[in-house]
Amino acid sequence: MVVKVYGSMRAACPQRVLACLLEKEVDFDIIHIDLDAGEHKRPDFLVRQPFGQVPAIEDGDLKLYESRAIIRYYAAKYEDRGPNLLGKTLEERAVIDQWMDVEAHNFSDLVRILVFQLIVLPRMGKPGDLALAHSCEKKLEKVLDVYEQSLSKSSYLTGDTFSLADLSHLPCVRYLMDELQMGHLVTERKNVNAWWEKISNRPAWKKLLTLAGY
Ligand SMILES: N[C@@H](CCC(=O)N[C@@H](CS(=O)(=O)O)C(=O)NCC(=O)O)C(=O)O
Repeated sequence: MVVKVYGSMRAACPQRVLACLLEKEVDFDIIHIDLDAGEHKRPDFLVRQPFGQVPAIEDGDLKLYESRAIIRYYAAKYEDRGPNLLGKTLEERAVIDQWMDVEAHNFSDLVRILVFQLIVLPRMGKPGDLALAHSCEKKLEKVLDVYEQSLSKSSYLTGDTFSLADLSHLPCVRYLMDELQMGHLVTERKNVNAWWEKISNRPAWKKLLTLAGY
Protein backbone atom coordinates (compact mmCIF):
# COMPACT_ATOMS: atom_id res chain seq x y z
CA MET A 1 0.00 0.00 0.00
CA VAL A 2 1.47 3.35 -1.02
CA VAL A 3 1.14 6.01 1.65
CA LYS A 4 -0.72 9.13 0.51
CA VAL A 5 0.88 12.25 1.99
CA TYR A 6 -1.27 15.37 1.71
CA GLY A 7 0.88 18.45 1.85
CA SER A 8 3.69 20.24 0.09
CA MET A 9 7.29 19.16 -0.44
CA ARG A 10 8.38 22.60 0.70
CA ALA A 11 6.36 22.73 3.90
CA ALA A 12 8.28 21.89 7.07
CA CYS A 13 5.87 19.47 8.73
CA PRO A 14 5.20 17.41 5.60
CA GLN A 15 8.97 17.28 5.14
CA ARG A 16 9.25 15.73 8.60
CA VAL A 17 6.96 12.89 7.46
CA LEU A 18 8.67 12.46 4.08
CA ALA A 19 12.11 12.32 5.73
CA CYS A 20 10.90 9.43 7.92
CA LEU A 21 9.31 7.57 5.00
CA LEU A 22 12.51 7.96 2.99
CA GLU A 23 14.65 6.73 5.89
CA LYS A 24 12.37 3.69 6.17
CA GLU A 25 12.15 3.26 2.37
CA VAL A 26 8.36 3.35 2.47
CA ASP A 27 6.73 4.20 -0.86
CA PHE A 28 4.59 7.33 -0.84
CA ASP A 29 2.59 9.55 -3.17
CA ILE A 30 2.34 13.24 -2.48
CA ILE A 31 -1.06 14.83 -2.98
CA HIS A 32 -0.06 18.46 -3.27
CA ILE A 33 -2.07 20.85 -1.12
CA ASP A 34 -1.46 24.42 -2.28
CA LEU A 35 -1.21 26.52 0.87
CA ASP A 36 -0.97 29.78 -1.10
CA ALA A 37 -4.27 28.91 -2.78
CA GLY A 38 -5.81 28.07 0.60
CA GLU A 39 -6.48 24.47 -0.34
CA HIS A 40 -5.77 23.45 3.29
CA LYS A 41 -8.81 25.42 4.41
CA ARG A 42 -11.26 23.91 1.94
CA PRO A 43 -14.05 21.65 3.29
CA ASP A 44 -12.77 18.55 1.52
CA PHE A 45 -9.39 18.92 3.22
CA LEU A 46 -10.83 19.92 6.60
CA VAL A 47 -12.58 16.56 6.66
CA ARG A 48 -9.07 15.07 6.54
CA GLN A 49 -7.36 17.58 8.88
CA PRO A 50 -9.92 19.59 10.89
CA PHE A 51 -7.35 22.22 11.90
CA GLY A 52 -6.62 23.04 8.27
CA GLN A 53 -2.92 22.24 8.38
CA VAL A 54 -0.56 19.95 6.44
CA PRO A 55 0.42 17.14 6.54
CA ALA A 56 -2.19 14.44 6.68
CA ILE A 57 -1.69 10.86 5.54
CA GLU A 58 -3.89 8.04 4.32
CA ASP A 59 -2.56 4.50 4.42
CA GLY A 60 -5.24 1.93 3.69
CA ASP A 61 -7.90 2.39 6.38
CA LEU A 62 -5.61 4.59 8.48
CA LYS A 63 -6.05 8.34 8.30
CA LEU A 64 -3.69 10.40 10.47
CA TYR A 65 -2.50 13.96 10.94
CA GLU A 66 0.10 15.69 13.19
CA SER A 67 3.54 15.12 11.68
CA ARG A 68 5.17 13.81 14.85
CA ALA A 69 2.40 11.29 15.48
CA ILE A 70 2.80 10.13 11.88
CA ILE A 71 6.56 9.64 12.12
CA ARG A 72 6.25 7.81 15.43
CA TYR A 73 3.79 5.46 13.74
CA TYR A 74 6.02 4.68 10.77
CA ALA A 75 9.17 4.45 12.88
CA ALA A 76 7.38 1.79 14.95
CA LYS A 77 5.55 0.04 12.08
CA TYR A 78 8.82 -0.38 10.19
CA GLU A 79 11.06 -0.74 13.22
CA ASP A 80 13.03 -3.54 11.55
CA ARG A 81 13.43 -1.74 8.23
CA GLY A 82 16.23 0.76 7.71
CA PRO A 83 17.71 2.56 10.74
CA ASN A 84 16.15 1.94 14.16
CA LEU A 85 14.82 5.41 15.01
CA LEU A 86 13.14 4.58 18.30
CA GLY A 87 15.91 3.13 20.50
CA LYS A 88 15.98 -0.34 21.98
CA THR A 89 14.54 0.16 25.47
CA LEU A 90 11.62 1.99 27.08
CA GLU A 91 14.09 4.40 28.62
CA GLU A 92 15.76 5.13 25.27
CA ARG A 93 12.33 5.73 23.76
CA ALA A 94 11.49 8.11 26.63
CA VAL A 95 14.61 10.19 25.93
CA ILE A 96 13.69 10.28 22.22
CA ASP A 97 10.19 11.46 23.13
CA GLN A 98 11.71 14.09 25.45
CA TRP A 99 13.83 15.56 22.64
CA MET A 100 10.91 15.40 20.21
CA ASP A 101 8.93 17.52 22.68
CA VAL A 102 11.91 19.88 23.03
CA GLU A 103 12.06 20.13 19.24
CA ALA A 104 8.35 20.89 18.97
CA HIS A 105 7.94 23.33 21.84
CA ASN A 106 11.34 24.84 22.61
CA PHE A 107 12.88 24.93 19.12
CA SER A 108 10.47 24.67 16.19
CA ASP A 109 7.80 26.88 17.73
CA LEU A 110 10.37 29.72 17.79
CA VAL A 111 11.47 29.00 14.22
CA ARG A 112 7.85 29.05 13.06
CA ILE A 113 7.35 32.51 14.59
CA LEU A 114 10.47 33.72 12.77
CA VAL A 115 9.24 32.23 9.49
CA PHE A 116 5.85 33.90 9.90
CA GLN A 117 7.25 37.32 10.88
CA LEU A 118 10.20 37.43 8.47
CA ILE A 119 8.97 35.45 5.47
CA VAL A 120 5.21 34.84 5.40
CA LEU A 121 3.97 38.32 6.37
CA PRO A 122 6.39 40.21 4.06
CA ARG A 123 5.38 37.82 1.24
CA MET A 124 1.79 38.95 1.89
CA GLY A 125 2.90 42.59 1.68
CA LYS A 126 2.52 43.03 5.44
CA PRO A 127 5.26 44.14 7.87
CA GLY A 128 6.61 41.50 10.21
CA ASP A 129 7.13 42.28 13.90
CA LEU A 130 10.92 42.74 13.98
CA ALA A 131 11.00 43.17 17.76
CA LEU A 132 9.25 39.82 18.17
CA ALA A 133 11.63 38.25 15.66
CA HIS A 134 14.62 39.60 17.57
CA SER A 135 13.24 38.28 20.82
CA CYS A 136 12.74 34.84 19.23
CA GLU A 137 16.29 34.85 17.93
CA LYS A 138 17.60 35.60 21.44
CA LYS A 139 15.49 32.77 22.87
CA LEU A 140 16.79 30.44 20.15
CA GLU A 141 20.36 31.29 21.16
CA LYS A 142 19.66 30.06 24.68
CA VAL A 143 17.90 26.94 23.39
CA LEU A 144 20.83 26.11 21.12
CA ASP A 145 23.25 26.64 24.01
CA VAL A 146 21.45 23.76 25.74
CA TYR A 147 21.80 21.71 22.55
CA GLU A 148 25.50 22.58 22.42
CA GLN A 149 26.02 21.32 25.96
CA SER A 150 24.06 18.12 25.30
CA LEU A 151 25.90 17.46 22.04
CA SER A 152 29.22 17.80 23.84
CA LYS A 153 28.40 14.46 25.47
CA SER A 154 26.95 12.53 22.50
CA SER A 155 27.03 12.69 18.72
CA TYR A 156 23.25 12.88 18.45
CA LEU A 157 20.60 14.34 20.71
CA THR A 158 19.64 11.06 22.36
CA GLY A 159 22.96 9.22 22.25
CA ASP A 160 25.45 7.97 19.70
CA THR A 161 22.97 6.93 17.03
CA PHE A 162 20.58 8.92 14.84
CA SER A 163 17.01 8.82 16.14
CA LEU A 164 13.56 10.18 15.40
CA ALA A 165 14.41 13.15 17.62
CA ASP A 166 17.25 14.19 15.30
CA LEU A 167 15.09 13.55 12.22
CA SER A 168 12.28 15.69 13.62
CA HIS A 169 14.61 18.70 13.71
CA LEU A 170 15.65 18.55 10.04
CA PRO A 171 12.96 20.79 8.46
CA CYS A 172 13.18 23.71 10.90
CA VAL A 173 16.98 23.74 11.16
CA ARG A 174 17.03 23.87 7.36
CA TYR A 175 14.68 26.88 7.45
CA LEU A 176 17.02 28.56 9.95
CA MET A 177 20.03 27.90 7.72
CA ASP A 178 18.40 28.82 4.41
CA GLU A 179 15.32 31.03 4.15
CA LEU A 180 15.89 32.75 7.51
CA GLN A 181 19.64 33.20 6.89
CA MET A 182 20.34 32.58 10.60
CA GLY A 183 22.81 29.79 10.04
CA HIS A 184 25.24 31.54 12.40
CA LEU A 185 23.10 30.26 15.26
CA VAL A 186 24.22 26.76 14.22
CA THR A 187 27.71 27.32 12.79
CA GLU A 188 28.85 29.35 15.84
CA ARG A 189 28.24 26.27 18.02
CA LYS A 190 30.84 23.58 17.28
CA ASN A 191 28.84 20.59 18.51
CA VAL A 192 25.53 21.78 17.06
CA ASN A 193 27.25 22.43 13.74
CA ALA A 194 28.86 18.96 13.70
CA TRP A 195 25.45 17.45 14.52
CA TRP A 196 23.76 19.42 11.71
CA GLU A 197 26.46 18.37 9.24
CA LYS A 198 25.85 14.71 10.14
CA ILE A 199 22.05 14.72 10.09
CA SER A 200 21.66 16.95 7.01
CA ASN A 201 24.03 14.81 4.99
CA ARG A 202 22.02 11.64 5.43
CA PRO A 203 21.06 10.23 2.02
CA ALA A 204 17.33 10.22 2.85
CA TRP A 205 17.30 13.93 3.70
CA LYS A 206 19.41 14.82 0.66
CA LYS A 207 16.97 12.84 -1.51
CA LEU A 208 14.08 14.84 -0.04
CA LEU A 209 15.84 18.13 -0.82
CA THR A 210 16.36 16.98 -4.39
CA LEU A 211 12.70 15.91 -4.73
CA ALA A 212 11.65 19.28 -3.28
CA GLY A 213 13.79 21.06 -5.86
CA TYR A 214 16.05 22.91 -3.42
N1 LIG B 1 1.47 20.39 14.57
C1 LIG B 1 1.24 20.26 13.14
C2 LIG B 1 1.58 21.59 12.49
C3 LIG B 1 1.32 21.55 10.99
C4 LIG B 1 1.49 22.93 10.39
O1 LIG B 1 1.50 23.96 11.09
N2 LIG B 1 1.64 22.96 9.06
C5 LIG B 1 1.77 24.26 8.41
C6 LIG B 1 2.71 24.19 7.22
S1 LIG B 1 4.35 23.95 7.70
O2 LIG B 1 4.52 24.69 8.98
O3 LIG B 1 4.53 22.55 7.89
O4 LIG B 1 5.18 24.50 6.66
C7 LIG B 1 0.42 24.68 7.90
O5 LIG B 1 -0.37 23.85 7.49
N3 LIG B 1 0.21 26.00 7.94
C8 LIG B 1 -1.03 26.54 7.45
C9 LIG B 1 -1.90 27.00 8.57
O6 LIG B 1 -1.53 26.75 9.74
O7 LIG B 1 -2.92 27.63 8.27
C10 LIG B 1 2.08 19.11 12.58
O8 LIG B 1 3.18 18.88 13.11
O9 LIG B 1 1.61 18.43 11.64
